[in-house]
Amino acid sequence: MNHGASSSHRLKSPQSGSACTDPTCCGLITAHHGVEVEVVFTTGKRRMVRVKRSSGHVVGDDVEVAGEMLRRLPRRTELRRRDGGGGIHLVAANLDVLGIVVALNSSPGFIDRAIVAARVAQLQPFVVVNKCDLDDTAALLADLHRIYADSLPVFAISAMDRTGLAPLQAFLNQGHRGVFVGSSGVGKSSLLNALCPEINLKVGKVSDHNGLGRHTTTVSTLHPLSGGGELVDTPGFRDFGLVDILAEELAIHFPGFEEHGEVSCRFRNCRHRTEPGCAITKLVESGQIPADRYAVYLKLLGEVEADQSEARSKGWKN
Ligand SMILES: Nc1nc2c(ncn2[C@@H]2O[C@H](COP(=O)(O)OP(=O)(O)OP(=O)(O)O)[C@@H](O)[C@H]2O)c(=O)[nH]1
Ligand SMILES: [Zn+2]
Repeated sequence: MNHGASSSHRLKSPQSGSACTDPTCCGLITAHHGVEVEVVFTTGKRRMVRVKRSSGHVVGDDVEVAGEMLRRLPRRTELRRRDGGGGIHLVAANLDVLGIVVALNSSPGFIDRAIVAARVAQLQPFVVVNKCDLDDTAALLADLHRIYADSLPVFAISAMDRTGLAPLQAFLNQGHRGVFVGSSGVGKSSLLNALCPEINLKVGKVSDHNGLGRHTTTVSTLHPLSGGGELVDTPGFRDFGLVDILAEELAIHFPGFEEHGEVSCRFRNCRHRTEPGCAITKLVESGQIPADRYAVYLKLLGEVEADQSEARSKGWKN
């Protein structure tokens, strides 16, 4: 199994406002192995640099290297997730796009949560509907098109049959650095294999006691795509609690509500629930916002509020 970035990896110069102009010391972290990271320099050379586990460096970080010292340059974006125990993890730095992979067995509500998380982190979300070789996927695809196609790109593919990949590749080749998120078994590894054949990730290996399958990757790695753009492969990134979002801001990120972002509710901090003079609930009443989408919004709002109050009570930084 090869988790190293391919030898053809040529890096863009750090884009994060670095003052560094020396290509022999400027680089990008392309793999994280826990106690050491791989840095690929602007010259194309690469080397491993030892780091403390708590150093905070992640794949996608632009760095300056002097001996064994790493100086991290400012980040354009950070994608963070909160795990079930309340810990906050940085998934990767300087990502541009978040690919939300879904298939027939995906959990409801997942797509909306991921879209909101991406937008809060200033990443462009897109949806990848996998397993389109299965007949039943057609209905799911039609549904997702109806709900999301006006808000973000929706790609229909079969990672297994390698069909539908060209539009997705063209999108990623625009120079986007992305990562895929999705429930267990939707086909994230299969998709990465289809897009970067040199990775050869193990697919569908059932190794945990739940029989749900477990990602066999142990390090985070940045993989360049032959036509441009990069994909981060990171273990265990299947779902995430929302971080960095206020309940009052949810509606402006919620898919399908964006176009109503200008509507003025009576109260500036309106959560669009039962407040008087709420413009969103009026749009629901008149049918301009579908009732089922409003129901999903309310459910997500409840999650954000619960998260916020739990974070407050435990003293987590939100
Ligand atoms: N029919 C069909 N099956 C697929 C497709 N893509 C993946 N699969 C199958 O779905 C199962 C799960 O695929 P993986 O790629 O391991 O899924 P994953 O999302 O990486 O799963 P985790 O590692 O558990 O998060 C495997 O048995 C694959 O062969 C597809 O396009 N069509
Ligand atoms: Zn309102």
